[in-house]
Amino acid sequence: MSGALPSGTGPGEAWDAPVAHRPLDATVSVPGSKSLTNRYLVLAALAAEPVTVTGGLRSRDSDLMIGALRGLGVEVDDAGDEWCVTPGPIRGGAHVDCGLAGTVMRFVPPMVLLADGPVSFDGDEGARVRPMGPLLDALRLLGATVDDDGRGTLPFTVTPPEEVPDVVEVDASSSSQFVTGLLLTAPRLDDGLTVRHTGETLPSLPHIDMTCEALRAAGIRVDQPDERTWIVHPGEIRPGDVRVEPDLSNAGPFMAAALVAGGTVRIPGWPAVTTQPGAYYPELLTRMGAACTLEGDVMTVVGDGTVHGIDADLSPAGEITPTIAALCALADGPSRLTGIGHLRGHETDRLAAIAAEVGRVGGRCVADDDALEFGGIPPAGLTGAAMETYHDHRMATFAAIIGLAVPDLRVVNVGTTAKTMPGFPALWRGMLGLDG
Ligand SMILES: O=C(O)C1=C[C@@H](OP(=O)(O)O)[C@@H](O)[C@H](O)C1
Ligand SMILES: C=C(OP(=O)(O)O)C(=O)O
Repeated sequence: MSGALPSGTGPGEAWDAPVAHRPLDATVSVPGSKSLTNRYLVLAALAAEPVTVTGGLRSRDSDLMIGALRGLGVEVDDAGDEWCVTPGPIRGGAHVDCGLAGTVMRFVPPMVLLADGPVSFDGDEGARVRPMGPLLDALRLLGATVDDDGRGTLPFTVTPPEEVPDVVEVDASSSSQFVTGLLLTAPRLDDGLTVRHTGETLPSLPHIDMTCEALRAAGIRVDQPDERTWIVHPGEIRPGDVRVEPDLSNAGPFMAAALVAGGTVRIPGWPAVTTQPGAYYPELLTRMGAACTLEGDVMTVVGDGTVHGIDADLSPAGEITPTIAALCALADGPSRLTGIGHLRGHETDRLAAIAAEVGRVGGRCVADDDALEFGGIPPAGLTGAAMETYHDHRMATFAAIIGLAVPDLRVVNVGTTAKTMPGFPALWRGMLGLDG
């Protein structure tokens, strides 16, 4: 049993996903952005002065980042709501646990270029199959010694070089995080760094823009002479005191709920301008049948219980695919989601997982190399089942969305949402007016 955990939320248990019996009328405050929290933590660790981070996400991924930075000799006081990060020389000799966090396994290894000794990295079993090779090759081009026994994955050890060149090529077609990781450390290299992407495709471009914007806001000059080259000039990183935006990707399942259940869901704290991929939700959800309006900083989503199918290229916003996919499974017509081949290297092979789980509840979804095709909801509706989550927080929220419309649906290991949203089960039930 799970001790103090609410029923069905312990490891290996199945949580009863609540059905929406009436239209929603809910305001949901989602926690801070994972991507911004972990970028600000890295930049603060490399900064020229202490940095205060307000509204930082408390979750497994940010705890892992804080643990990694402490191992490298950075002081992080995260006891209160305002975290204080005091940078220091980057120390070698550490072991970094990446868990399943892409941001930790891709943002921290380039920091070792600045360290005074080797640093080893490992993570969850699922992390050992996530793409790392192109970033490790880039670190080798930058003079580091990387011992990965030829696997191109975790676990590996990075030993810093004597000198670091000022140009590097990387194939980031399997993850934009390779580029981001290199850019974040770049201002601290003697001559800065020019990063050139060599691959044919580049997913999640807004996440690279997020990195450039965070660097510029910290006083660093970043030029982008063409769409596959970034030039980071050397300089002192001074982020000032930063405030983290709410995580718009994690707002997505709550916004999607308004379409499935009908009614209104409000998300306060919505930024007027943002590089988060969740910024794509209002347009996508409108095309799927919702009305989305931003008044002040409140995003309001109104639905009437119908969901339309969609044809969408999600390459810039792959992270929001599972949420859109849940809506596609419930839609009144077919859908096609493209530009998402790299999701096979996310927390799990998300294309395979989505196709399998839609099939498990009686829907039709086929995955090919780069896309998902959905048949829409079958005439007899979907059937409740215990949906697997594959250690993937977004597969858990995907199942919960479907559960709003499908009785007797359970979510195996809903606790996996702790990767980026530990309070998910209670927030979800709260949206429905149910006790946590
Ligand atoms: O830089 C980031 O914070 C992220 C970039 C994206 O990675 P990929 O480019 O690997 O999809 C995204 O999917 C991930 O959730 C977060
Ligand atoms: C792909 C994701 O995470 P990560 O940062 O671990 O890559 C995600 O959160 O959807």
